[in-house]
Amino acid sequence: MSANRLYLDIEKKWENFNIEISQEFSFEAPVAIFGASGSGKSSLLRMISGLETPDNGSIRSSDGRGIETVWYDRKQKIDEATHKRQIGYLFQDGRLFPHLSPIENLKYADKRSKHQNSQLSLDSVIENLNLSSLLDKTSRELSGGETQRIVLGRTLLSRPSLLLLDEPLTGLDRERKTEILPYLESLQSNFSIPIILVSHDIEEVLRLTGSTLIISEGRKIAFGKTQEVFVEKPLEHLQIFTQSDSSLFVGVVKNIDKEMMLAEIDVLGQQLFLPQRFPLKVDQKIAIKIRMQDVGIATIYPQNTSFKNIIPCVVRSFELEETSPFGEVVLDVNGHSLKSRITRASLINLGLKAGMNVFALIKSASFQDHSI
Ligand SMILES: Nc1ncnc2c1ncn2[C@@H]1O[C@H](COP(=O)(O)OP(=O)(O)OP(=O)(O)O)[C@@H](O)[C@H]1O
Repeated sequence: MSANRLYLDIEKKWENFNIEISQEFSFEAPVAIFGASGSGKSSLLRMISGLETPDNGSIRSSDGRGIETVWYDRKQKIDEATHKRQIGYLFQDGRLFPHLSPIENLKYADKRSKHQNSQLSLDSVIENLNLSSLLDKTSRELSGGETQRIVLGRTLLSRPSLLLLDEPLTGLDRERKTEILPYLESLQSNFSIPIILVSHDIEEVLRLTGSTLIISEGRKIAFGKTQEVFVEKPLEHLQIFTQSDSSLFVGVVKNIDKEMMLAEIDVLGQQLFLPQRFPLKVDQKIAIKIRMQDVGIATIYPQNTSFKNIIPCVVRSFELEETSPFGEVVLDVNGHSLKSRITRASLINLGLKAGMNVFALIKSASFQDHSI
C-alpha cells in the first residue's frame, strides 16, 4: 500500500556532522528535500530507506486509509529492513543489470515484486516511459538518458510504497535532462506514487514538486509549498543554493494579460514579463531563475526592441573567461546580484566599468523552460 504520509523525527551524530530533523510529509504532489551540497540530503534519504540507522527518534508511514506502519522507532526497538519498507530508490547514475537486456531488466523487477498495484503493470510502465523502442537494444547501445529511463521503469515495477529520487538528473547534460524531466513530471499522475526528490537544483524542484523541505547543515531551514517556501527566506541566503550559471529572484504576480498570454511579475520593485504558460494567479509569490546567458546588457535604454524585460542596474564586477570568447558580468539590481554572460567583444565594446549604470535585457521567451 502506498505511503500517504511520512512522519520523520530523527537524530544522527557522526564525528563531524549531525542531523536533527522533524517533519511530516504528505504526498498529494512530490516532495522535495533541497539543500546545498553536504547539507545532509542523501543521509536523510538513506535513513528513510533503512540503509542508515538513526541514533534516535522514529520514522512512520501511513497509507490512504490512515493505517500506520512503524519503519523505525528507537524506543520500541523497531528497525524494518529496506525491502520491508518497500522503498524504490533511484540514484543519479542508475545502472542496469549488465547481463540482462532492457526488457529482461524490467521483467526481473516485475516478477520479483510481490506487491499489488493495478496502475503499475509492465505494459503501462513501457507505455508511459516510452520504452518500447529501447527494449531490444543491448545495455551498451543505450544513452545515459535512456538507461536512466529503463532504470526508472525497473524501479517502478518493484511497486514501491514510496519512490526516492536522489539527484536523478545530476550528471546528465541539459539535452538529456530535458528528455527525462517530462517523464518524472508525469510519474505521480500516471502511477499515483508518493515521491521524494532530493536535489540541489532549484529548477528541478520548482518543476517537479509541490512541497519542499529546505535543509542546511543537517537542520531544517524551512518547509512549505514549493512555490512559496523559497520566497519566505532572505534572498541572499538563497543565492548560495543557485547554480553558478544563474541568478534567483522572487516576485509576486501583479497582473495576467490573457490576450498576450503574459504574466507581469513584480521583482524587487521592477517589472518582469513571463509567458503565461504556467497556471499563475495574481498575488502568487514565485521564484524565478534566470540563466546568465539569457541576460544581455545595454548602456542606454533601448528603444523599439523585442526585449520585454529591461531592468536598470549597476555593474558590480566583471571577468573575462580566459579561454573562451565570453565574459561574465555581475549586475546589481537593488542590492541583489544578476549574472550576465556576454561575448568578450561586447564586454570590451560597451566599455563596462564597475559602478556604471546599465540596463539588463532579458527575453521573456527565456523564462519558458528555466524559471518556474
Ligand atoms: N557514514 C557516515 N559517517 C560519517 N559522516 C557521514 C556519513 N554519511 C554522511 N556523513 C556526512 O554527512 C554530511 C552530509 O552528507 P550528505 O551526502 O548527506 O549530503 P548531501 O546534502 O546529500 O550532499 P551532496 O548533494 O553533495 O550529495 C557530510 O559531511 C558527510 O561527510
